[in-house]
Amino acid sequence: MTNLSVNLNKVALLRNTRNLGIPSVVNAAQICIDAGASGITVHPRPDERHIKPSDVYELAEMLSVEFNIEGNPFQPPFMEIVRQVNPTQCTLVPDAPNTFTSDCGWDLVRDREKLIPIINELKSLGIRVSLFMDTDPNQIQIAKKIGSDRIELYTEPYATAFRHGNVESVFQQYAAAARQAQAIGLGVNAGHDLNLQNLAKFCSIPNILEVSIGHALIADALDMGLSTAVKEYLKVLPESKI
Ligand SMILES: CC(=O)[C@@H](O)[C@H](O)COP(=O)(O)O
Ligand SMILES: NCC(=O)COP(=O)(O)O
Repeated sequence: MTNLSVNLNKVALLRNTRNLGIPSVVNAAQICIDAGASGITVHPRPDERHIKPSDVYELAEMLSVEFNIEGNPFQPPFMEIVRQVNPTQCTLVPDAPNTFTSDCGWDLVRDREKLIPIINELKSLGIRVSLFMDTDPNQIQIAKKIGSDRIELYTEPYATAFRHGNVESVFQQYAAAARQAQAIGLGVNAGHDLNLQNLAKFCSIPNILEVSIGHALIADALDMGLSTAVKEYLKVLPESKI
């Protein structure tokens, strides 16, 4: 089964607009877990626009499923949080501090040397390492060489092409990237702008291990409730072949 990791950034975003503590990130996580989610994802950004360090620590205390923390390891306090929490997985993302949202994968030709000690430290802590990547085959090759366990394919270009009705050629790029990654021993995750409409096609790519979904799922939850939304996404996900 391709695992669903629910990203709770947008629950925290709404919570932060009043000093009332609602909606609760921890309560939302429990609802997602009770509905069948295999993981929870958070992206504590330096400006704390949504997920705050305190959210990460509170989630770490209660989670009974995989915990995926995303972020740029060169922007404090990301690595400090990770060292304290020791999550299941870290997804390293090359975001600038003030980016509107995550908008590209790593340039490993440029950043490989500075990422190697980070990857080595995370793996020494027993944390699975995933690198947020575009579909470039040369970049994916380097991800393996520098010791990453997985890649997360950045799926916004796929989602945009899907929305515009001309997805096939873009989809084939993702399928080829996944095949290449799997052939060299990288696990393949995926995320960004996945939703109930575009997920089934994307997950027709064999052996996508995990999709992390937040924005669209939380938007769907406003219509149908969080538990139902999680169950609807789970209905779409295929049985993994491995
Ligand atoms: C890395 C990625 O694509 C998303 O997980 C990211 O967390 C989205 O960040 P925002 O929720 O801040 O847009
Ligand atoms: N890594 C992708 C993620 O966690 C959620 O992205 P989105 O569904 O909020 O676009």
